[in-house]
Amino acid sequence: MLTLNVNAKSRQYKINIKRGILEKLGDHIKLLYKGKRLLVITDTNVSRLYKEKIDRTLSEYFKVDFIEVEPGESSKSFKTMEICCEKLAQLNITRSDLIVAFGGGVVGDLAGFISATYLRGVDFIQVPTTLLSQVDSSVGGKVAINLESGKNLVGNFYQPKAVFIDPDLLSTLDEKYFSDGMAEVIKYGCIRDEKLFNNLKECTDINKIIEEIIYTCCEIKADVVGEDELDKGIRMILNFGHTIGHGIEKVFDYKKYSHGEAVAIGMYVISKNSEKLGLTKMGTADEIKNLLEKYNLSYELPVVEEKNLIDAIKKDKKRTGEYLKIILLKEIGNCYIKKIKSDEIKNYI
Ligand SMILES: NC(=O)c1ccc[n+]([C@@H]2O[C@H](COP(=O)([O-])OP(=O)(O)OC[C@H]3O[C@@H](n4cnc5c(N)ncnc54)[C@H](O)[C@@H]3O)[C@@H](O)[C@H]2O)c1
Ligand SMILES: O=C(O)C(=O)C[C@@H](O)[C@H](O)[C@H](O)COP(=O)(O)O
Ligand SMILES: [Zn+2]
Repeated sequence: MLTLNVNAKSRQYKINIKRGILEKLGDHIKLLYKGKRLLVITDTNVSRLYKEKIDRTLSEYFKVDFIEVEPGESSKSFKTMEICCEKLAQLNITRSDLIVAFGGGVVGDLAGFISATYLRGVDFIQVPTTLLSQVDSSVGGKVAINLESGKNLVGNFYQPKAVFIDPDLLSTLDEKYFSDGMAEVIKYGCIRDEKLFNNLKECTDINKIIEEIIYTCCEIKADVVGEDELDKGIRMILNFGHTIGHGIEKVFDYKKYSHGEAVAIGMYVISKNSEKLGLTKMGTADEIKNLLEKYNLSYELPVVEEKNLIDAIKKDKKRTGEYLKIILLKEIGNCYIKKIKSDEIKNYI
């Protein structure tokens, strides 16, 4: 088993990475939770594939209930949250029970936000099932739902009690969603780890090194979150590619571009333009482009009304008053935070 510690100010917890860990999840949870009831929040796809397996191991020790939401970004909504919370109430879930977020980033963000707010806080654990959620969203406690006005605009920082990562679950994931996860993996290489970036360039079979990749990404994220849980400083670097990416997701109503696809475009576009402005080493954007292509990700900004995109970008949480903080690369593996007047964002898209 590979383990990492997340030393966030509000809570310290472990990330556990092991092939097949799902089959023994009950044993692991038993060690860190003394209660009797578990409430698993998942989506219908994950449930169809894995409900029997997770139910078997959890039911050895606990009374288990399930709530299934529709798959997809539209479930990160007040509507779905309300339906789930009503079900929690009907099931008499109390503060001493434990919620299990079992799914991709959508389930993790939604179930995490429910955990943070239902009864003003119920403990939860993350059992991520997509590459994106295993390398990124299950760690660090950003939990949220979307508004029509923008991405993740209602949420909290609420750390899980533990994270259990089973890379075997990726065997059933569509290639498209694997690529989404690769966008965030490439992000870590860009902002912090040239060696990771080069490994991704050179490797001929990513599946063979996926555990190591998950570990490396979680290590970077744990390190950053340990330093700045509340996103006031260094944590903003995890948002590389997201200022434009979140804008793209919103402008297309969260329907056309998935999170990973939008972040991929955001990383390339901001780097290409910061090169032109002399703020990034020449050739960096092309390096990103080549890697995105290798992992089946597009990089060109789609045709979009510029004003709509800029309006969406201005909803970024890194905005304060008239200023916006953006993340730029000096070169691969080395990034920095730049404060600009928010209108200047047009120079970067
Ligand atoms: N909180 C954070 O720090 C953070 C970080 C990155 C992304 N996010 C959020 O994560 C979300 C995207 O997450 P995602 O890419 O995991 O998408 P997702 O949760 O929508 O999952 C993608 C698809 O894969 C299916 N799926 C999940 N696990 C599967 C498995 N093992 N086998 C087969 N199918 C499976 C799902 O049903 C869904 O259809 C976005 O909302 C994004 O904003 C949050
Ligand atoms: O954990 C973080 O911090 C991140 O920025 C990770 C991102 O990959 C993730 O998409 C996050 O949800 C974006 O957060 P937001 O604050 O821009 O909504
Ligand atoms: Zn992201």
